[in-house]
Amino acid sequence: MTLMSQDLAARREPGDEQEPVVRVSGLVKAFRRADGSIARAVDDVSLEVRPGEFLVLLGPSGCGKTTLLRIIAGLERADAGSVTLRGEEVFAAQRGVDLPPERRRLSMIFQSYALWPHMTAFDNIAYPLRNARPKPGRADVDRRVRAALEMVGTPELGRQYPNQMSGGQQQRIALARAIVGGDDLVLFDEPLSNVDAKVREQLRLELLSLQRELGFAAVYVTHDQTEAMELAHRIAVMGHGRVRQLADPATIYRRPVSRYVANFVGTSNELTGTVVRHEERTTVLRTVVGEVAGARADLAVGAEAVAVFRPERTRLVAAGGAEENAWPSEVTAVLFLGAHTETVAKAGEQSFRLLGDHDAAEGTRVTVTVRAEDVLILPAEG
Ligand SMILES: Nc1ncnc2c1ncn2[C@@H]1O[C@H](COP(=O)(O)OP(=O)(O)OP(=O)(O)O)[C@@H](O)[C@H]1O
Repeated sequence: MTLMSQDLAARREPGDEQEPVVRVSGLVKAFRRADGSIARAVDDVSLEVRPGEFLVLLGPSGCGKTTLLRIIAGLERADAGSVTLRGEEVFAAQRGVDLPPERRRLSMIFQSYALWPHMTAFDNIAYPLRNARPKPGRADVDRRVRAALEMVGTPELGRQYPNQMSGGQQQRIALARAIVGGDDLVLFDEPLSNVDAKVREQLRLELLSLQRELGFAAVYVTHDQTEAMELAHRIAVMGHGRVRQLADPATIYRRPVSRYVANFVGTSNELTGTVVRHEERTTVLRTVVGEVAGARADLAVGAEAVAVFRPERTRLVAAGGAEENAWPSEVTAVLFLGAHTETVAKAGEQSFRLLGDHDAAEGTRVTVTVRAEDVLILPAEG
């Protein structure tokens, strides 16, 4: 483990006393749509980003992630709430505080990096320095641009134009431009959304290692859950302007707090029903396929609920091979996906998806099962 990653691990401990780089509190932003209706793009959002942390804002189109990012940057003015950067309040709706973007000591990387096509890599990186007030001297600009090129590992690219560089090199130049001023906070607005899947994967890995190495804090907007899982120390899953869950990727995946989060991150099997009883360690629902036992949940008997479980935790057994959660089904599809196979089985109208090698051909009668501890029982709504 490098010093940097040790630091990061330490930072992720709860009870961390370090001053956050970003603290937003009670942010609200409403827009009036063309038809006169009001869209609450950001609806009472509070969160923090710690030094060196990679925070991803994840959610479907229109959930407010870009608006939140732009409020942090100072490109959008919130109706209520405050933004504090490194302990300094840069925006406070009530008190009329609103520092312009250039005084917030952060940089933003947009879709496709937005490098100036008519400028060399060197001039692209020098751009924010040459436009800074006070403007640094020529020798100073030269030294800092070279240092930034060195830092992102491309000292030889100074004289290249963007169209003479690979996607990975462009990303490095965009990052060099973002950090050249010494900012410890970089905001990303879907920088990889216009890149094809294969290259995107590569660029993601590079971005990950550069961010961990250079140690700046990042707030990164995406609607791509794979991207979020791979890059983030923590993910804020957003829906309708609100943060629905904020946690590390494993917790988001294994312990989603709501049906919304469970469905947005990864795929799930779902059985809706009514809570019929609680046992020592389980909660039991009545559903169309019979009783379903899941990890004990704090829900009233009679409440509408949903049992959620992941395809990789769902298994096939011989008839009579499971004591609980055993549903006689028929295999309706076997999809070969390369690294793994997905099997779809149906019990009446209810479909189950299973990941892994199950070795059951289409049309086979099987029993689908899942352990109660691998089943989350969540409220039906939300
Ligand atoms: N300038 C604006 N005028 C009116 N409505 C706006 C404006 N900007 C955003 N909105 C609305 O606010 C909501 C949130 O938009 P935002 O761009 O923040 O979402 P997003 O999650 O970033 O979506 P996407 O991934 O599609 O960019 C949407 O309903 C959008 O239509």
